[in-house]
Amino acid sequence: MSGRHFLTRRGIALLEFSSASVRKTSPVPFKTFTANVRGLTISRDYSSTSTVDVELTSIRYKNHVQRGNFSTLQPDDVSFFREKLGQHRVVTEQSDLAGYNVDWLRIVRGSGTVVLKPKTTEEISIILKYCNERNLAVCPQAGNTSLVGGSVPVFDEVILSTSLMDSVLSFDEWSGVLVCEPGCILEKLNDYLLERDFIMPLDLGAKGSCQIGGNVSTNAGGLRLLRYGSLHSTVLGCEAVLADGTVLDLMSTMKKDNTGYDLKHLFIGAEGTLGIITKLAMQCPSKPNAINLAFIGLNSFDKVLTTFKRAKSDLGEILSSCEYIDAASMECVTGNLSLKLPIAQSPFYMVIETSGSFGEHDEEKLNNFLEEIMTENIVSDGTIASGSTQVKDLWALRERMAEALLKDGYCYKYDLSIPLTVFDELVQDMRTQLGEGAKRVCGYGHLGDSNIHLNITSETFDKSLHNKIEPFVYEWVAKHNGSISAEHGVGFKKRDYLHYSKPNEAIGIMREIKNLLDPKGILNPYKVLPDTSSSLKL
Ligand SMILES: O=C(O)CC[C@@H](O)C(=O)O
Ligand SMILES: [Zn+2]
Repeated sequence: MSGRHFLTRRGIALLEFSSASVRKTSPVPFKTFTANVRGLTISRDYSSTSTVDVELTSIRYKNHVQRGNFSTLQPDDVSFFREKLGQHRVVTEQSDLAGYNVDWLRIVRGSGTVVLKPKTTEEISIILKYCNERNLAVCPQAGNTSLVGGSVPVFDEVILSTSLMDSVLSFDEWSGVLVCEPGCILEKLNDYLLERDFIMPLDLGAKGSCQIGGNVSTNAGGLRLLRYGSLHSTVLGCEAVLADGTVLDLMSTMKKDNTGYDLKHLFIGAEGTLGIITKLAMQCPSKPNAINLAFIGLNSFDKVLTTFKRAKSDLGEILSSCEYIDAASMECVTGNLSLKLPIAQSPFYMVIETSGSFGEHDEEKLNNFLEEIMTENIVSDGTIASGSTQVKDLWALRERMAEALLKDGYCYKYDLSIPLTVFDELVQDMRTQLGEGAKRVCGYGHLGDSNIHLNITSETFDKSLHNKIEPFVYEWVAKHNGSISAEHGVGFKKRDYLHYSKPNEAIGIMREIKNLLDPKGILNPYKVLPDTSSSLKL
């Protein structure tokens, strides 16, 4: 079969291939189907899944991108990898491959047939040199928590996992400089540092499984950027292996190094398209003696802005996080995860955290602050948490938002930089634009970074809803001189929208840098840079 096909299941038209052949292998409701999309055979077993539509969405994405002119993995390649890494660090079992081929949101699915698990820089260098010569595409993967499909193969790329490179190499208690491998789990690094009275300069909801190499490769922001700065300021040095196997040693552990172009910045946020980070030096802050948290409710977004401004001036240097959550988001996290709201329901909520050296003093400062803004009728209700369990419980209402949203079914995710003053305007405009079409339109995010997370949910992927959201949302952001990706990166899902945030000249220079460092384009192809192979758009 060829041409245009619609497969329906429970009455929903889901699949529209312009050049695909589709075969149903069991009567409706079908259990398995095989599709041939531009020479790529995709087989899916749906016997135990209830998310057939989500899966098909990933294939729909794939239909709009052409496989690069890379070689296909041969048995000899696997033998070479086994010879270098040993039997157990070369994964080829179909059942073991599944988790490496699907992203956290379960939208992008690749069909990689091998996962390599190197333990040293030298092994990565050997692998990349070989893949470059053989013209095999490679998808680097750390904790696989990307929200933009950046860490999974799109086709059959060789998956290179950094998970076994998880050692702390050194920690200097005088300078606070940590040197570690890329596969270290963020939370474990933080626990290691806590024992030495330091912390990681980065904290985010996925800390239990994300790896520092992935954090740096995506320039992850997180919850305390306002206090500790971005990874461009806290990463002091890195070692990276380039596509041809060259090891680039940029491992400064010094804060100051003004010796010309600072090349490490190229790898921070490059999402593995320019090289694979194999070592890192990070500047870590001292552990604060006390953490206090205020959880408050507000009646309008103007009051959210006033409170943020006041928090900065009244709390000063102890302010370590300032987040806002709208009512729709709060309903989602409390409802879907059965979490308890500690205060009365409000149109908006804020989480305000302080980290300082004098517990009592900080608590008093936060108490006075809260009392003042309540007396002035800026805040309608609030509570303060001081003990670590209470602080953790309150943080869960914000940190577990992504998990809660996913429980709605399908989540259209937008991680945007826009001026603070128009945060809620965007959410309202989106609600007007979508009418009754969406299950929820949620706004929350990092006030200190002008970074809103706009999430829209529906039970299943809905093409007409999607078309109402995009390009509307990107045009809205461009009109306000914002960024279409504040902290999640570009990955596979956002690359064709780069022009909304970057001029053509900048994209051209990005391509030249990519060509210089990876002339064959084997490193994480189909990610970050816009697709030039296809005129089809989503
Ligand atoms: O899921 C999201 O939209 C945001 C995820 C993360 O960046 C957060 O701030 O919680
Ligand atoms: Zn975020």
